[in-house]
Amino acid sequence: DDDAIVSRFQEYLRIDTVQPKPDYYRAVDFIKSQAKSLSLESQTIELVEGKPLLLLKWVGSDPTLPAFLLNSHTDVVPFEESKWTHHPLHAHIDHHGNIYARGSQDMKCVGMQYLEAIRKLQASGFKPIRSVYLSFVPDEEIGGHDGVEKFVESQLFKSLNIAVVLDEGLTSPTESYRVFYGERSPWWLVIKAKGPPGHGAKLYDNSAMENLLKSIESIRRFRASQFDLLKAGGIGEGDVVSVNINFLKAGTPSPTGFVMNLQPSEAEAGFDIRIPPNFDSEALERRLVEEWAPAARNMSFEFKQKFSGKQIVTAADDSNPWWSLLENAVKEAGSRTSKPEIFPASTDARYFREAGLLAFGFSPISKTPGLLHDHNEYLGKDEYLKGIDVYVSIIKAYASYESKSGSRDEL
Ligand SMILES: CSCC[C@H](NC(C)=O)C(=O)O
Ligand SMILES: [Zn+2]
Ligand SMILES: [Zn+2]
Repeated sequence: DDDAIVSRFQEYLRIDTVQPKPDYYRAVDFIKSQAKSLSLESQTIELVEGKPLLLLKWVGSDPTLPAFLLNSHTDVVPFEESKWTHHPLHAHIDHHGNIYARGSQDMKCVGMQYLEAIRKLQASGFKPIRSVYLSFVPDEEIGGHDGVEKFVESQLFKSLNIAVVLDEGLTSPTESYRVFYGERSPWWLVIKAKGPPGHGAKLYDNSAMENLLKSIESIRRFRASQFDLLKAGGIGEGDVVSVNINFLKAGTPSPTGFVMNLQPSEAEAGFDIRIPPNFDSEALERRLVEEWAPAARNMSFEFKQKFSGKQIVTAADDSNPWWSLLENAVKEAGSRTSKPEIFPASTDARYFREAGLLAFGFSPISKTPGLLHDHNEYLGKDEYLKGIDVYVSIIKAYASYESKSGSRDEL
C-alpha cells in the first residue's frame, strides 16, 4: 500500500550516500534486500575497491531478445544543512505531503520507483518477455569515472546484450514530463596566468592579472553571444554552450588580508563549460589555445573534467521503436512527454551512448520546481506514487516488445 511504498523511499533517502564519503555498502545492502523481496537476480560488482555497483535482473522468457536497463546512481551531492528547513537526511514529510531530502529528485526517487513498479507488475501477474536489468551505480556526481565509465568497458557489461537504457532526467514545472535524448559535454577548465610582480602603483603590460582579465573578457563575450541565442527563443537550454566562471584565485595573502600594493605573479580562474552535441568543440579548443590561454601571454590551462568521447544522440522520433514505446506508455499512464531535449548538464547516459546503446534521460516528476543540487530539495508523495505507475506502463511496454530489431546499429 501507499504508506509502505513511501516508507521504503524514506528509508533509502535516509542512507548517507553524500559525496565525497558515500556509504555505498549500506545503500547496496538496502537495495539488495528490496531485490530479494522481488526475487530478482542480484550481483555486486566492485570495479574499484570501495565503490560497489549493484546489478539486478528480472529474467525475461525469451533470452534471445536484447534486454533493457534501468539505471540510477546511489550517490548524492553535499548540502548546507543550516540552509534547509528540514534535515536533508531525515526525509521529513510536511503537511503538503512533500518529502524533503537530498536525493529526493536526484535520483533516489527514480531508483526506488523502478523497484516499486516491478513490485506492482509482479502483483498483477505480469511476466517479462525481454529481460530487465537494473543498475545502482556509484560516483555519478563526481564524473562517473569509477562507476558507469568503467562498467560499460567491462566484459560483464558487454555480455548483458542491452539495447536501451533509461537514466535520470530533470523535473518539469508543467504537467508534461521532460525527456532527454542527448546531453552536453562537460569541460571543467582552469586557466592560469603568470606575469612579473611589481609595485601596485605601477602601470606595466603583461601582469598575470591583466593577462587573465583579457581572457575573461573574451570568454565573457562568447558567453554573451551564446546566451543571446538562448534568449532569442525557439531553442532549449541544452542547445547552446554555457560558460560560467565559478572561481577566481589571485592575490598575495598576508595575516591582515590580501596585500593591496603588490601586483601578483599568478592568477587563475575556473570555468564550468557545457558543449552541445552538434557544436564544433575542436574549434572551441583551438580558440582556447590561441585566444583564451595563449602561451605567448604566459598562460596555461588544465581540464579538471572533460568528456572527450563521441557525443552521440539517441533518435527521439518514430524511427526509434523505443521512443514510440516510451511516449505511448507515458500516455497510457495518463500523462504526456514534452518535446525531447538535450540535457543541459551531465549524466551517466553519455557513457552508455558512447558504448553503442540507446539512452533516454527521464525522471517522472511534473509540476515540481527543479531543486537538484539546491537547498530544500523535495518531492511530493503523490508525484512519487504517480511516477511509479508511469514506470509500470513503460516497463510493461519495453518488456513485452517482441521485435528482435531495435538496437542502435539498426536505426
Ligand atoms: C561532470 S560530472 C558531474 C555530473 C553532474 N550531473 C548533474 C545531473 O548535475 C553535473 O552535470 O555537474
Ligand atoms: Zn543525478
Ligand atoms: Zn546530481
